[in-house]
Amino acid sequence: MTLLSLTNMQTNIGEYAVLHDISLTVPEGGVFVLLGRNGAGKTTTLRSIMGMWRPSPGSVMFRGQDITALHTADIARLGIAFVPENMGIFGGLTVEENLVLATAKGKFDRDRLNRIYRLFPALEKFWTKQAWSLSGGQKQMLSVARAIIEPRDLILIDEPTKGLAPAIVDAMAEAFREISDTTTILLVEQNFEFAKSLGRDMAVIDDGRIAHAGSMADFVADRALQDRLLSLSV
Ligand SMILES: Nc1ncnc2c1ncn2[C@@H]1O[C@H](COP(=O)(O)OP(=O)(O)OP(=O)(O)O)[C@@H](O)[C@H]1O
Repeated sequence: MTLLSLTNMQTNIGEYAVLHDISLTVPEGGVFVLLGRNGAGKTTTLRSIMGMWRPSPGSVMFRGQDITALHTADIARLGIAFVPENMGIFGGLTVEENLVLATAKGKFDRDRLNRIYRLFPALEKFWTKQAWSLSGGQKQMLSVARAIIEPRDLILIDEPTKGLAPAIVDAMAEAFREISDTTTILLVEQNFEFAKSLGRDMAVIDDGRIAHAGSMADFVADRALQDRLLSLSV
């Protein structure tokens, strides 16, 4: 079943058309990976889904509802969370306070909190520590935890492995696999090794356009296509 669909989406930033005619269908369940070189338009796509940029023309449909013109807070209320590249956490607040702020009513659902402790044990360990004092990987875990502290149907995650040590990247992959059992993940990544271990469906954005969309298995098998769409030398 289709969870999210983008149709002929054009997003302008200032006078520049950054996205051109983006159409994409994200099915419910699992991890959908959005790949592409630096500056291709991946973050702009996520921000356009969240109502942080307004596509025009074009539409964003979520569970069959047109959300193109909704405000970001209303889009979030429908069950979509965004984990931005800068993580969006509050450095001066503790792990607990960061998570409380991400709840709808200011209190935790015990089962969800226990699940977060299981996924990211460091967060329980450093529960009373201020977020600025966490390692890069722990900050990223906190950022993802904030997105799933309430039930969500879809989380948009922007380059979560950037700058992280390989062991942390493996732990993150494990956590994403578990999260994607219950919540669809739309993942923007430059780390192809990480992305290919997780994605079932994928698309590549190049110069603001969808250059390819299909199954991850087919893309992984096609080295020439990978070189053409992802290599830095092209
Ligand atoms: N706020 C902005 N003002 C002006 N131009 C912007 C802005 N945000 C993005 N752009 C431009 O839009 C294009 C796409 O940027 P975007 O951040 O979506 O790319 P990306 O694929 O996420 O790249 P990266 O992997 O480097 O984050 C780039 O040319 C970028 O310079």
